[in-house]
Amino acid sequence: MPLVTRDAAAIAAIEKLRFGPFAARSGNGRHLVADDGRRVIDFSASWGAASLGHGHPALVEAVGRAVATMPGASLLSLINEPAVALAEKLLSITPGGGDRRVWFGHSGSDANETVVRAVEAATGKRRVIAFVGAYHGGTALSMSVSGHTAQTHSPPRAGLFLLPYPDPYRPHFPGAVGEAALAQLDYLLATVCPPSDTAAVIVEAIQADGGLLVPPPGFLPALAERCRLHGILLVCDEVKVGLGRTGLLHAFQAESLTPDLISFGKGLGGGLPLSAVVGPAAILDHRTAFAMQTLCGNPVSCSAGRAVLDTIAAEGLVENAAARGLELANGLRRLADRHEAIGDIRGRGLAVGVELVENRESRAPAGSLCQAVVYRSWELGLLLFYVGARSNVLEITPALTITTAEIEEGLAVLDLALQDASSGRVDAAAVAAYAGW
Ligand SMILES: Cc1ncc(COP(=O)(O)O)c(/C=N/[C@@H]2CCCCNC2=O)c1O
Repeated sequence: MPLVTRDAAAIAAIEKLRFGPFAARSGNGRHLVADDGRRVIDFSASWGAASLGHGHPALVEAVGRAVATMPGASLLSLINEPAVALAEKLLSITPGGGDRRVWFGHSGSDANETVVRAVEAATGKRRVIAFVGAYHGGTALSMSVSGHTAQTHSPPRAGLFLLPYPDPYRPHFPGAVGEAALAQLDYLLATVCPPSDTAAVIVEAIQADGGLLVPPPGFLPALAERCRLHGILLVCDEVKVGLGRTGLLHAFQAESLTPDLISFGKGLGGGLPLSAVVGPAAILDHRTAFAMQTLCGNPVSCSAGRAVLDTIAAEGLVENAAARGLELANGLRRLADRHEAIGDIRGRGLAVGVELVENRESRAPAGSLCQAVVYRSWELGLLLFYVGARSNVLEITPALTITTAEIEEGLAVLDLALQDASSGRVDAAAVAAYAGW
């Protein structure tokens, strides 16, 4: 029986974000073998989590060794060296002064949940500022400080204020997008969100699920400066765009700022469940037994994380992301010469968004076309998904190990998918069967 059929009968719909009958039997490098045996180039890396691709030898060896020796399965009450070594590594590669600590979890959601709980508990402040369009997680608290349009089923938490994230392609308000957002922040801080009761601002250096939005130069440093002036902690959510993906080790390094706390996830584990928070001891040591999950800091996931960081360094994957990202952007611009539906190409390194529009003057979002492109791409041998407040932004976040040839391979398939989708040669009813987001 096909995997798609078995999935429908066994897996809960509440955890499905499906764009088509996409099912894989195996993976190797940057390719997947679909359930029907087809070879598919993976431009998603499972929403950026498979940072080393599939089956990287370094990961296989590290995880195999760790699971065979297992110094326990939890850091909560038994110290293990892989967790301590990974924490030491994370402290050494993240900017920040003073006495700092590392918390380990399993997902970007629990990392951001822990950040919010810890900054509020340690400072005694009750308010948090985040941005419309941000996806900080799928757990109750991480969701409640998110601003993604796909999460309106869950109300925001008390004390949350959402600002517009600067989107140069779609300005929300008159004037320069960065200044408009900062003016709204100033107004909030001067009125209903007093700094004396505001624990943190949480922000992505590139807003990923909101549509790979890249803020204008100067916005993030200006935001950081306001946080500093007002004594508000600055949290950078690096879960999707961190750890080399943008062609820098940290996405926030594109501008001169040093966050107070940083959350990591997805690519940190290379496909294994692993997240981390790096921040001041004053916050992360404020008490014991505060943010615990049994498998936090388990040696297998932490060994995977160490192998990921070591491989990123040993194979020059930050530099590869920068170089391949330029090739990807140039290739997409060539596609834009042939496809009017491509309204905007943006991002950094291997964190790239392609916004599809009905026409370039109106910039009306082309959500249906985007869904059809993703569906057709799979049929033709390319896996990618879409994001954005209007579900019209193709997200390209391949493994950091991707090669020039594989970039070209994926772009060639995307070209055909755009042609077919734009010409109405995709079965609309088949696409409509998948809700996407
Ligand atoms: C910037 C950022 N921060 C935190 C998260 C939550 O990470 P987890 O899904 O590992 O809990 C995410 C997760 N993003 C979603 C995961 C659900 C499917 C949609 N695509 C994503 O990348 C994220 O992008």
